[in-house]
Amino acid sequence: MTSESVFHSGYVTLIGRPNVGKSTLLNAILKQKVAAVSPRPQTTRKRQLGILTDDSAQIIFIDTPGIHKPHHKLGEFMNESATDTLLDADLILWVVDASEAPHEEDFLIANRLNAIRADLPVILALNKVDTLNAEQIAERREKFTALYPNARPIEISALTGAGQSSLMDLLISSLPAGPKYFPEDTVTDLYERDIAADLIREAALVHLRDEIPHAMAVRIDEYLERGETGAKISATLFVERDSQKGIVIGKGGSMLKEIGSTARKEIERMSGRKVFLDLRVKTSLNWRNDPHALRLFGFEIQNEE
Ligand SMILES: Nc1nc2c(ncn2[C@@H]2O[C@H](COP(=O)(O)OP(=O)(O)OP(=O)(O)O)[C@@H](O)[C@H]2O)c(=O)[nH]1
Repeated sequence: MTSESVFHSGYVTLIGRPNVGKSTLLNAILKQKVAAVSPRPQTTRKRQLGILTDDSAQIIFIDTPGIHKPHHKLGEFMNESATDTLLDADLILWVVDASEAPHEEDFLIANRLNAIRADLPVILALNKVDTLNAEQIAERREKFTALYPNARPIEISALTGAGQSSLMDLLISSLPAGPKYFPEDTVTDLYERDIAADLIREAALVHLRDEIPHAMAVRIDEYLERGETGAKISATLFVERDSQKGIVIGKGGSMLKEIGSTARKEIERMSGRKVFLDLRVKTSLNWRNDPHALRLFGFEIQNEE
């Protein structure tokens, strides 16, 4: 059926438990910093869309938040969002961390895949194979494919790029024939400000320790274009307690300065222009359990009239 003249397109949902390397893979494929990558779990909170267009295909990636056991309302939202995204997909790219044996959450995902749409094609990307030898890879491949035997397994390393071109071929050939939904030069339809908010949060993750980043939300207050001179961005970092506020600001504002400097460089890299970044910190008590606060920070609560 597939001939060279056939153009393939469609939606690919990235799914996988936290920290398996979904963001790293998406960034490698799109060659631009779009999703938040960090060594700590659960940094990807919103659905994100990255688009790859070449001569033969257009792939629209949806990056789900990691499926995990919810501990608070935000966790529930993240799980709902992940399940909802599965329903829209033409194809599922399930990323697992092959450097470890399957976790309970991998079983959970396999169950969800079975429950939602058994006819949906699923590619199982065994990631982080750069950390394994051939024998270990074969063993992990067997363990993971046993969870969902309908999946097409493929070994990759999002970090080194190994297996990536085979993965792209497989993705394209698994998508239906279809039109170009978006103009060629569209890398992402996410508003740049949303990516900027993610990058600020990621910079905070890099500089801060322990539980503080997980109790933090970023709101972009102002995103002003200044023509040739770049953009001016003002943002507020919300924490849950005054003690956290002190830590985020640091002695004489030193911590906030470092976070701002890292974030500014990343936003400049992402947007390809100069950025003036102004950050402030505010306390918003218990925002993770407050539906109003969640909405304010851009988490649309689903299943609500
Ligand atoms: N060795 C190795 N490490 C990797 C690979 N891919 C990702 N990592 C590392 O794994 C960690 C998690 O990567 P992310 O891309 O943030 O994972 P994620 O699945 O997007 O995580 P969430 O945002 O929490 O859902 C980071 O420290 C990455 O550098 C890989 O192929 N090999």
